Amino acid sequence: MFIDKLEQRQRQVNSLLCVGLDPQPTKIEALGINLLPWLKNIIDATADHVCAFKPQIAHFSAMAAEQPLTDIIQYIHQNYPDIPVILDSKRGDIGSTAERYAEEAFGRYQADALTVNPYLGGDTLSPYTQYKDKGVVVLCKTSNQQSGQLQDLVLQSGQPLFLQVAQLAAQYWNNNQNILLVVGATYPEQLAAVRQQVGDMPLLIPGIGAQGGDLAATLEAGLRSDGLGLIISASRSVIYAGDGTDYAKQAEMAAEQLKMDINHFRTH
Ligand SMILES: O=C(O)c1cc(=O)[nH]c(=O)n1[C@@H]1O[C@H](COP(=O)(O)O)[C@@H](O)[C@H]1O
Repeated sequence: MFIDKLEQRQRQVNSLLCVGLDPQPTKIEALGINLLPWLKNIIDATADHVCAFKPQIAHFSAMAAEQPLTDIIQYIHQNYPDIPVILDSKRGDIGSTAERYAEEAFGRYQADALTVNPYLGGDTLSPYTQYKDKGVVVLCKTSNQQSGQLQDLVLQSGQPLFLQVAQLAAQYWNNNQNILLVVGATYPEQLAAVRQQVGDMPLLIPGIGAQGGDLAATLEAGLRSDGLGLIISASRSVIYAGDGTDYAKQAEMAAEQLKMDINHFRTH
């Protein structure tokens, strides 16, 4: 089970930090290194501090780097078998196509979890959730500036659309107990409302670091009483912490610092 694997890892290394793998070709070329060795160096440098890695699929497919994506997921499984991999693909399509997206994430890439867009409704999520041992991370309240244009719309029931997503996820879509939700660190108030709606469901929180999310407010709003329940994800602020030959060391230091900052607010 994905959630068991995740929480075991979180306890084992006392970390809620997830490092996002968003390779930008210009930055990597400037270091004079190829993509795969760069990824391995970043992973080796940060692994001790993370509960998960989250490769973002567009950052690979845009440069026709599907093979390095396959290889790096395999590398993580082989060298760090306790660290789950969340493939950030934000898929969303009718059932017959969703089945192929599920095969892409779980078969082709061997990911432990993927991100999906719930806009098409519950029947389009079951092709993913039927993989009982995998995680399905559903977009609920995204971190971007204008996420409220649709997600905050107030429905006839009086509740905003993102909370309807949270309610559906908790009460109707989660038959296999393998759903998680995405809530941006840039919206702590909404995070508190989601936490109230979904009980103990784990939440993936992007938006710390480059997007300026508030770490203290995020933990205050979303942490479960057992000190878990959140996956705090950062990409650029960790993997591009340095732009010189010591880039891996800089990434390691940024990951360790962020892990410690998170733990500071977990215990205070
Ligand atoms: O699903 C996601 O991971 C995601 C959801 C969201 O609401 N906001 C968001 O930024 N993300 C992803 O999280 C990563 C954030 O990257 P940084 O801003 O560099 O930490 C990117 O890969 C985004 O695609």
